[in-house]
Amino acid sequence: MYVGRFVVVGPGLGAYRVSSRSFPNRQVTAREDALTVGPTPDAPKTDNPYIAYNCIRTAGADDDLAVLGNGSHVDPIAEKLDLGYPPRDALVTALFALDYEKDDYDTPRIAGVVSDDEAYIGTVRSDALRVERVTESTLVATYEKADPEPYPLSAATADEAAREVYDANFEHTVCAAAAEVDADGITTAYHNG
Ligand SMILES: NC(=O)c1ncn([C@@H]2O[C@H](COP(=O)(O)O)[C@@H](O)[C@H]2O)c1NC=O
Repeated sequence: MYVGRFVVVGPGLGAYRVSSRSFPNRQVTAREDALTVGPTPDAPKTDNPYIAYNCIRTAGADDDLAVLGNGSHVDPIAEKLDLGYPPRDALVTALFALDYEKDDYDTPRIAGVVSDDEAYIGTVRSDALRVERVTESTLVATYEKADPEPYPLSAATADEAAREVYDANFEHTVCAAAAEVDADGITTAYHNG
């Protein structure tokens, strides 16, 4: 099954995978306070505005929240959290403002916010805006699995989670990233295959 990009979040652990039919030549790279998805050096040139972005950012006044998502909305979600917005409100505000992607597929924007003991998941599609708190590990994808559904992870660490979603049985895997949040802060990891 091809589900496109997907986010998995639960209290303390979140992961994100890029699956892509159209732009497979991409990778995750680490920057200060962010993991970024972008083209590999040998990727064909494109003017598609939706394929390079921060997919994970550290946020919150105490840098104790991780934001995950499939596009440029990750940045305003993180900025609202930095201002003290509750996760639900930061997700609703940014997803509603940017709305679904204006591409050939009306691709949804998906996102999650993870703290050490809570998680929120959200999606904005052409027909809906959904944001909810989840108590168990939950997945939302751009295609086919466009409503949040339970998705248990075996992983306990960011490293394991990035590897686990990279290996998940959905087509066209490209790269993956993850964030673990505990009382000591946030640990991120990525896997480019
Ligand atoms: N976030 C991403 O990595 C991403 N990759 C591709 N897209 C969008 O989704 C469209 C379909 O891409 P694909 O055939 O790879 O699933 C692309 O034309 C692009 O507009 C993306 N936008 C949202 O998921």
